[in-house]
Amino acid sequence: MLLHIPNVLTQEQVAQCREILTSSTWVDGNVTSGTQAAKAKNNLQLPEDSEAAIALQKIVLDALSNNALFFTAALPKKIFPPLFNCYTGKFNTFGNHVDNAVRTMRGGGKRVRSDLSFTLFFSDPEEYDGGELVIEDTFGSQVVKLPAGDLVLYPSSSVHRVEPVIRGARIACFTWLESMIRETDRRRLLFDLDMSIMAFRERLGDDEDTVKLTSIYHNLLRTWADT
Ligand SMILES: O=C(O)CCC(=O)C(=O)O
Ligand SMILES: [Fe+2]
Repeated sequence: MLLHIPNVLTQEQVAQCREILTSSTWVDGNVTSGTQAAKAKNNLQLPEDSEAAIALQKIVLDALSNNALFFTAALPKKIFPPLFNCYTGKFNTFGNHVDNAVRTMRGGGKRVRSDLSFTLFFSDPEEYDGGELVIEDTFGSQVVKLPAGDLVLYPSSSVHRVEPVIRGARIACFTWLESMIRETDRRRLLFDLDMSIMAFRERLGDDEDTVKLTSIYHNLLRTWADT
């Protein structure tokens, strides 16, 4: 499942992040890729432990922790500290690749299994040409280019690429997360059930059946969740 989550960051937060991003020093993006991905990757990244990256990570993670749609879709257990990339000039593309299945956090050696990946856009579509994130889904290729502040969540198991940026610069935040629900189909069922319950609640209020359905949702989550 591919999910577009709008307005993860407000326009004020986007502006604040962009100020930090434009005054930072970027390095070759290959510092974080696996062997196959490194061959395809040609972009820039903020050094992972730079002051700028740490300040930006806090803004992004705080915003995600307040986002109900992100929570119900991802049911996150561990989020790898978000990274920041830029495609521009000759550092302008990332060919077809699949993300590493397991990521080890710096220091401490904590591991994150990548169940889901996301890209959170800092540049608006009008600011650059090209730069589409193309995700090979079970239903064919999905082409993603979103407004600044919006996020796309997609399965880490899918082959994906970023098309060459031929004008301007595409700046984004990206990372991987391990979900409390490892199985994609179970996660999808829980997401659909939760969305339906919310729609019922909106229409009918907390009547007896909505309460019953809510208890079924939580009992399924209790049965399946690995916390
Ligand atoms: O820039 C993006 O949208 C995706 C980046 C990516 O796929 C990666 O770094 O593995
Ligand atoms: Fe990737």
